[in-house]
Amino acid sequence: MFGLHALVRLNIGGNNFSGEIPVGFNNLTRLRTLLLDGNSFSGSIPDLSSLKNLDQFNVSNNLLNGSIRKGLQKYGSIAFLGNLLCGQPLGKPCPATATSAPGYASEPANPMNGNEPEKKEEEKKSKLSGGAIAGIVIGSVLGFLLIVMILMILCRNKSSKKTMSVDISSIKNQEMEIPGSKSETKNGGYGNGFSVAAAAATAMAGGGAKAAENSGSGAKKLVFFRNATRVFDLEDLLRASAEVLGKGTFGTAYKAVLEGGNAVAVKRLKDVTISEREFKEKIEGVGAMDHQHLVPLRAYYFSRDEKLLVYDYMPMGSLSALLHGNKGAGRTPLNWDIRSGIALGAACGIEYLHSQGPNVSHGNIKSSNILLTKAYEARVSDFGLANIVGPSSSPNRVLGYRAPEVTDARKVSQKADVYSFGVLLLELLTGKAPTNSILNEEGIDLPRWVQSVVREEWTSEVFDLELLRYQNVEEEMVQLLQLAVDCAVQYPDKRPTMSQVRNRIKELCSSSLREDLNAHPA
Ligand SMILES: Nc1ncnc2c1ncn2[C@@H]1O[C@H](COP(=O)(O)OP(=O)(O)OP(=O)(O)O)[C@@H](O)[C@H]1O
Repeated sequence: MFGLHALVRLNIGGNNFSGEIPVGFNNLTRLRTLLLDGNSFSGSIPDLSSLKNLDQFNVSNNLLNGSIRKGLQKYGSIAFLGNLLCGQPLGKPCPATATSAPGYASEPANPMNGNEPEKKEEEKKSKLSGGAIAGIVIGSVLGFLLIVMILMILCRNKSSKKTMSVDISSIKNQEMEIPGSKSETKNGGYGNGFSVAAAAATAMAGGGAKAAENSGSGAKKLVFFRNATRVFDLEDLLRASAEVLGKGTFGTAYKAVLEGGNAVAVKRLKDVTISEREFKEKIEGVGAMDHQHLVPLRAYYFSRDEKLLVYDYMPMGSLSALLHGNKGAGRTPLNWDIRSGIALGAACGIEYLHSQGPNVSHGNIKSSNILLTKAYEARVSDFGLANIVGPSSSPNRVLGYRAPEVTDARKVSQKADVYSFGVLLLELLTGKAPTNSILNEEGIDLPRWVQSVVREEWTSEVFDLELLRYQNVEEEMVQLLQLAVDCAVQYPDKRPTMSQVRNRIKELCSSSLREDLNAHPA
């Protein structure tokens, strides 16, 4: 057939021809019509550029694929429909590899064998696209691994920052009050025995992780009291740098500096054996206590593994640290005004607690629970915890303050509080820590010691040397000593009430103020 050089019209449409369209059609150079539609021709359409006179061309409804050569596009889309062809005039974009294939843009090397190089190009293309796909996959995997590595390095840096020792001096300069807090701002820089225990800070971070796990469900959150603005959340707390303040009866206390510089004190309770409902009921009672001489409990967190209490951070630390912490050269002498002011503030705080009901008592009054603002105002802390935390531990230092009738730490009374407060007053006046104080191993049974000295009429021997410098207030000092002794009597019924105690301290503070004014008139 390909020898019929004069052939002008060839219509073999609607047959069963199969295989590739032969390039031999190029021999029929006078052909004006070539209709191959409705067959089973497959593969790509060969280059038919030798058919210069071709007016009519149709290959529709075959099994052809690939793109349509530029020279054939003029025959319109009808000529190509019903195939897997792409490109113009079908308006179907070809995959990048197919359209840009050079074989479809240039002439074949051998016109009689025109589709051979195209095939090779096709193979090359498919090999290339396979390589490209592999490249993309490997590239993506490497990219992903790189991102994971960067994230891991960042996380490790962050967590190591959290567990690293904290530069206290830098923190101290940043200390700020939580909005709404009644505590004083800015630290006066008193060295009260803070030790940055990296290990304990790690424990905080570890416990925090557990807490975060629990909160992961979204069920557990910090619960804030009263109208306290939610200025931070558990996540902020866990991100904060933590510093151990000390271990107490109820757990370990930490100072946590939140992003932005606000500091809070966080107490991790141990030995909480009561149910969540009971805990919430009790802690909400504690959170409702509102007095200028109490350390406000701002929030709590309860989960199976972790119970946290969040308090305002008191920048000057505790009375215990102030009295016994720094005996060296840099010590701030504690004059009568400071000591009597602390006694009055603490008495007011405890009296407020007692005014909440006959069964409401503190249960753990001692100098490490009297915290101080920058102006040395007293704030009573740790109230209401005695009946929340289990009885498992009673450090020896508590025993020095405990009334003789108290055998179960949870069964405390207001009269037992008065006894403890009496011991605290003796501590303020003598500068001596009661029995087995951890801060001062030379601790003594203060009430017995004071009574014995007073009995021998060596009253002035009792007082802290720092106080003896203020001779003009000796009378008030003796009155306060007498009040302390009255509070610390053996029989509960003989002890005064907290409001009587508060009134007596108030009176003697006023009289010392009057004496002061008389001695130094304005
Ligand atoms: N809100 C706070 N601000 C500043 N320091 C605090 C705060 N709360 C506690 N501290 C300090 O942290 C340390 C540990 O306190 P914590 O109350 O856990 O134990 P404690 O007072 O020694 O004993 P206890 O648990 O029997 O009361 C103490 O030195 C205490 O003064």
